[in-house]
Amino acid sequence: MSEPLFRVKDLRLSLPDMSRKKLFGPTPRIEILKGLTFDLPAGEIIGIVGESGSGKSTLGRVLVRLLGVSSGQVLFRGKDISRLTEEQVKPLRRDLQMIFQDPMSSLNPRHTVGRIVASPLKRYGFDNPRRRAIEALERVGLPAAFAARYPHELSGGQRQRVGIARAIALNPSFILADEIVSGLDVSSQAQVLTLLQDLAADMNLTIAFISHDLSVIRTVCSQVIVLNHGEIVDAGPCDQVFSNPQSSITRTLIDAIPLPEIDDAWFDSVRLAEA
Ligand SMILES: Nc1ncnc2c1ncn2[C@@H]1O[C@H](COP(=O)(O)OP(=O)(O)OP(=O)(O)O)[C@@H](O)[C@H]1O
Repeated sequence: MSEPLFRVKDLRLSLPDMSRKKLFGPTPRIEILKGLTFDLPAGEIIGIVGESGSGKSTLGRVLVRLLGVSSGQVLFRGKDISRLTEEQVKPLRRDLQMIFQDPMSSLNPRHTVGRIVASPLKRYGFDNPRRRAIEALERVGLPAAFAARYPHELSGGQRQRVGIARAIALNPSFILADEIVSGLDVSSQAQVLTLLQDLAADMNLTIAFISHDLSVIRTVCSQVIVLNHGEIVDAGPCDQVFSNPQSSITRTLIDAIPLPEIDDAWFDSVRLAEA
């Protein structure tokens, strides 16, 4: 097996707890990530799941180096990136991309889709940013003509594709996708999830896919990490974790997965079986 893209060792992170800020003296700190150790294999989609407040987004921000750590190591391609200065992180920024939950607030409403996708390409000095932007739009299933549209003219699913196009145009090796389908209807969700799987396979992309919804994780991810109060309570290949969860937290999340929709066809099949 190839070297994992990320190796995380005993990662701890505490932040000032603003709810307990004092008038004098240091603000007490709250430990948010409590000694996480895991690998992210290259070219796979790894789910990070857990209840609200379990630390999923904080962990994601550490991986894309928006946050440092208090202790431990975050090895990216074998190099510890957890304590780099902002200047030292700069060369990594293109390689570590992020897709946001709410594309309406992450896409500039006054810019065309073409400009939104082309601007980071220009910033990173790519040749032919406009051509590359159009190629990226086509890669996510949006026709070239969409380059002239504005975000408000698109559906939620199309906007999320623009966010994906903006990230993949930079040819990154890692994408953090934080709750990116939770605002979409079921059919747009399915399309975006299929797209992510195709991209991961075609571009050898590693994607950390954060969701509070295990049914979505099960659809799209090969591996899963289950967080609870800043600790890993289950981790491994999805089918293994789903069929043999080690933690009662995971079992509760699995039990919360809704059954497949019972529709008219289901009732018809029951009626036929009973006849
Ligand atoms: N900057 C911060 N300062 C202090 N506490 C924070 C900070 N950021 C997050 N937290 C706390 O850390 C915990 C984990 O937050 P985080 O957003 O990572 O959880 P999450 O699993 O992504 O939750 P959600 O599903 O609701 O987005 C929460 O209790 C949150 O209040």
